[in-house]
Amino acid sequence: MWDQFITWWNDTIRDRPYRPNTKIGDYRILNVLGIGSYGIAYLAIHTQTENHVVLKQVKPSLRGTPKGEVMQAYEQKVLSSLSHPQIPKWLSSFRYRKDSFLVMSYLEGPTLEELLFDHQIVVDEQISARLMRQIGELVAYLHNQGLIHRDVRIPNVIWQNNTPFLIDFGLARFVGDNPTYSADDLSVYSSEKQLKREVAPSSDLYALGHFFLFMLYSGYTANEHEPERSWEEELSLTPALHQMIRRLLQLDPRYDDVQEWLIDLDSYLVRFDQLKQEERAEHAQ
Ligand SMILES: Nc1ncnc2c1ncn2[C@@H]1O[C@H](COP(=O)(O)OP(=O)(O)OP(=O)(O)O)[C@@H](O)[C@H]1O
Repeated sequence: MWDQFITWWNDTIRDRPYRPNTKIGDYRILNVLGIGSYGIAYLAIHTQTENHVVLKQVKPSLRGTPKGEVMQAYEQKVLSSLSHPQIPKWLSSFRYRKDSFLVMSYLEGPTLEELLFDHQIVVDEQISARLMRQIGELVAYLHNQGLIHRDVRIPNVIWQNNTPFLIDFGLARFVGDNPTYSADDLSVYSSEKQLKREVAPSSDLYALGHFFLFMLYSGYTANEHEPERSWEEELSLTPALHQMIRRLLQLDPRYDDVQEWLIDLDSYLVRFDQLKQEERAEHAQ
């Protein structure tokens, strides 16, 4: 009962976000973007330049705990070490009264989750594969910096001008860094979550397998009268793509690294284009 009261108190009173139009230092809050595990993310405007930014505030209930400023400082370390046009830039960090804020560039546009579920866009196998290639290149860039994202999911990819932008580096970790807090101890997790959270390229590759399936399922309509089946039964994929997803999901020998997967993806795409050309030539005869 006491625990329930504390949760209610934290959620509704202590962690209540700042209201729109509140001035925080050089910024004015426009709206809340979301409340994550350690922080509250706001869309805000820099009052002098009028640039839109994301402000990430440590939840007041987590101030001074290992899940609060420590995680925020780590996210700052991660973002400030990256320099890529499709990844948010760390702009500054500051304190306002008792609150700690991180400022990053705002990337505008719908997430792939919104496009697939709210706008119900349908992408075929080939478009999915081309899109996955673009996302794979972003992940390869991170891995080259020694960084594992650990949360590559459709809500964390913004889609704008036919280009994916990767956000949410709250769980990202450099290979070899010490854990920032106790939940980094993977032994407490289920084996599936361990696969997702391992600080190794395999965890992002595993997440990319699930990501791929979300794209491919966009064209699938379930039959209400039939029981749910596995993705291998429900989706009619070309054998090469089927095999690739099995390897990403570690059901078959996994890829050593993202480069190996990208090479496989490229040969799949080349083969796909050849088949299409052959089909067109046949129709033309
Ligand atoms: N740089 C950014 N540009 C645009 N939108 C962003 C940016 N960073 C975060 N967002 C949006 O703000 C929301 C909240 O961001 P946050 O980083 O707190 O992620 P979260 O997924 O909600 O939390 P967590 O990963 O801690 O569980 C996200 O859903 C995302 O849509």
